[in-house]
Amino acid sequence: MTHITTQTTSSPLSPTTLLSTTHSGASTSPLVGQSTISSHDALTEARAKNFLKDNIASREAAATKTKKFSVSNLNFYYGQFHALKNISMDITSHEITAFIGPSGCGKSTFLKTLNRMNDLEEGARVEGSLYLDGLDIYHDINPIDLRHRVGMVFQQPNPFPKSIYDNVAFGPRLQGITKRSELDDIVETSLRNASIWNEVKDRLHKSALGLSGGQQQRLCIARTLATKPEVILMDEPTSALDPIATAKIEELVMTLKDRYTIVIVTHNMQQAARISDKTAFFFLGDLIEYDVTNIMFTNPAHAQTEAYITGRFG
Ligand SMILES: Nc1ncnc2c1ncn2[C@@H]1O[C@H](COP(=O)(O)OP(=O)(O)OP(=O)(O)O)[C@@H](O)[C@H]1O
Repeated sequence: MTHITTQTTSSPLSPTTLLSTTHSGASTSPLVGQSTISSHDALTEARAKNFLKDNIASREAAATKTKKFSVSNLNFYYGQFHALKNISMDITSHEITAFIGPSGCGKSTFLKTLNRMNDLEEGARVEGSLYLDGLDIYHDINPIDLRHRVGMVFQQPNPFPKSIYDNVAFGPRLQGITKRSELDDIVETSLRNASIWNEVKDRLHKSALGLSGGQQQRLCIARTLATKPEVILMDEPTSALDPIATAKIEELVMTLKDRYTIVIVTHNMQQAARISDKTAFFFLGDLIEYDVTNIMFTNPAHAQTEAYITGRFG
């Protein structure tokens, strides 16, 4: 596993190739080994070197930021099945961390260990340590408090069959808030922060099920924000949405990272490249590589990562 603090900059791709690499990681014109370098190529080469330097600087800066989660030697089993193998990684506050990898490699399992959503799975067993702000989530925090601090948004928008208002007020009411003016404030602020207030402000007491898929997903994000979490886990939150609704969620997620720590599972490489600060690549339960996203997508340290991000498997 390549850790952020230990990866070297040696690369299967040249700096020039890095600049000619698309966001999906697909190299459009590999120039490695070219014998004549034109002034245009030299300029490109110089820009690429600066690009790499900037991203290495961002990796070093990241190392000094606050850790939100600290995970060491985490193993997760569903009965006899070893779903996560010796995972160690830190997740940084106020960043977007993307989990990528082929189907069945353990991304969702790992995401759900971060708020103990897996606890109820039959035969589930966890070994190793998982800390949130220095507190052991299996010993120092009760699961209900943990899930208030670490909220979750799922792949399929799942509003309750209630009004828009009641969906957002649901969590705060469970937390004991009953005063109407206080609930009104929370509902409005949460809907505003989820970038959907203007679309629903005149129909707050209508059913949430009448919203479009993209609006329902933003409502679900508002419902999560209403319980004032510190972390938002997102399990493929746009996979059921069209490109326009996806773009709105991506834009929203990027605005949320100032206030929240965000971890997102995605099968969409362009999405990971566009919105995340760091990316972790999983394969068959192993964490193969974890790095600053720009570096991972332009200069992966592992052949498996490169093959995956360039669409050669998975
Ligand atoms: N409740 C369960 N009981 C037994 N095995 C499970 C359970 N949930 C997941 N698994 C297995 O654990 C492995 C990891 O699954 P997980 O859902 O974490 O993968 P993933 O990378 O998120 O996949 P996808 O991208 O398809 O959602 C898979 O082999 C899966 O079949």
